[in-house]
Amino acid sequence: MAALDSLLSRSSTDALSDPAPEGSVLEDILSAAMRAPDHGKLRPWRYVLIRGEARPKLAELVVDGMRARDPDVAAEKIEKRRQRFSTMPLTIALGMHIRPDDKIPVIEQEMAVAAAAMNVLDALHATGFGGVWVTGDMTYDPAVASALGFDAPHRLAGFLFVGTPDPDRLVPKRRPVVDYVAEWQGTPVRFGADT
Ligand SMILES: Cc1cc2nc3c(=O)[nH]c(=O)nc-3n(C[C@H](O)[C@H](O)[C@H](O)COP(=O)(O)O)c2cc1C
Repeated sequence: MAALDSLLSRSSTDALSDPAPEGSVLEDILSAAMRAPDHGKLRPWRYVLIRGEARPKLAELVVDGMRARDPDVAAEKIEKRRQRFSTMPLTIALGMHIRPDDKIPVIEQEMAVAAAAMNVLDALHATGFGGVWVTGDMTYDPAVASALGFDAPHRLAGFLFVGTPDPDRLVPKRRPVVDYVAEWQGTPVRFGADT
């Protein structure tokens, strides 16, 4: 697929089945992160691969956190979350190695992590795979982050669920970008998206 066609056709999905990328294909996909804009060359992105037998271990950590936050959490909610983390072909935990005292502001470090994650999502699509970036309470649960290797000041930016997308899934249409663009001619702009 031509590069621009690929960028213009990506969409997120959690309707994912086996196979997930592996080996040199996965390495290529993750290498797209190394092309992200990155003020100060801090390379704050980190990726933890959770697959195979490791999946139920992460699922248990995630649901332990749900129960700790809300002892009355509904059993169905627990089971849904457990199933999701146990069955995704591949989960990539998005880590952020944050340097709070660096001259590069933390928000710029976080934006570099986000830019790199976007590159990974685009590379997944370009290679025939798919995914979705999710956060949720588990992303901000220090016990989950610590178990994955991220103690403060390092943190999680979320999880990418990864696999082969359902070819019959509905892909939502996008608004035209013209609604999000304005030409500045000396006075404050207004956007079609906001009217
Ligand atoms: C930082 C971040 C966190 C997100 N967290 C969630 C989430 O927890 N659950 C969810 O359903 N979508 C979440 N999303 C949105 C999806 O990743 C996705 O963008 C959305 O479903 C729209 O699909 P699209 O990427 O095809 O536009 C998040 C997106 C970002 C950038």
